[in-house]
Amino acid sequence: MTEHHYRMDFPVGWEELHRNARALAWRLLDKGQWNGIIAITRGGLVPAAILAREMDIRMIDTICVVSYQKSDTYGTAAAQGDLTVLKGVAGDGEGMILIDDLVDTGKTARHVREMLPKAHFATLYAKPAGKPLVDTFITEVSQDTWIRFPWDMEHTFSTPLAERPKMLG
Ligand SMILES: O=P(O)(O)OC[C@H]1O[C@H](OP(=O)(O)OP(=O)(O)O)[C@H](O)[C@@H]1O
Ligand code: HPA
Ligand SMILES: [Mg+2]
Repeated sequence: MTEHHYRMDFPVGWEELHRNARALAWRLLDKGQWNGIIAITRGGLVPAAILAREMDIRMIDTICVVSYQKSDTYGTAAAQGDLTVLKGVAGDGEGMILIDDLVDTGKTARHVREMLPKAHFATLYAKPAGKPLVDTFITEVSQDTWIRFPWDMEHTFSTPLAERPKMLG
C-alpha cells in the first residue's frame, strides 16, 4: 500500500496504548486459559509485555517478521514488500495468544495465522481489510488512517493546523 492511501493521522500516546492493552487483557482473561503469548515483532512486543503482566503469563515467544519498508519523511509505509519470516515458532499455536499492535491490510495476519492456525490472534487496533482475520481487537479505525504508535514519536513543536501544508494524501 502506498502512502497516498492514508489521509488521516491517528496519534496514540503511551497512556492510551496502555489503556487499550489492559482492555484487551480483560477480554482475553474472559475467554479462557492461555498457555502463553507469541508476539509478532516488532509491533507486538509492547502489547505482549502489557498482556503478560496483566494476565500473569511468563511464557512468551516471538514470530520475527519483516514486511513494510518505511522510508518517507513522515514515517508512513512507503511500500509493503514481501513478508519475510526471520524466526517462527514450533507447533500449531493451540492455547497461545498471538499478539500484534494492529492489523491493516491483513497480509501479516494471514501469514502468521497459516503458521499457527490454532492460535488466538489479538490486536489493539484493526482496519476493515484486516478485521476478519482478528479473533479479538479493541479499537477499529478506517482504512485510510495511519496509526502513529508512541514508540515512533517524540515531543516536538506542533505547527498550527491552519498553517500546515497537506502532509498526507
Ligand atoms: O495488516 P498488514 O498490512 O500486514 O500490516 C500490519 C503490520 O504492519 C506493522 O508492522 P511493520 O511491518 O510496520 O513492522 P514492525 O512491527 O516491525 O514495525 C504492524 O505492526 C503489523 O505487524
Ligand atoms: O497504521 C499503521 N501504523 C503503523 N504501522 C503500520 N503498519 C501498517 N499500518 C500501520
Ligand atoms: Mg508489525
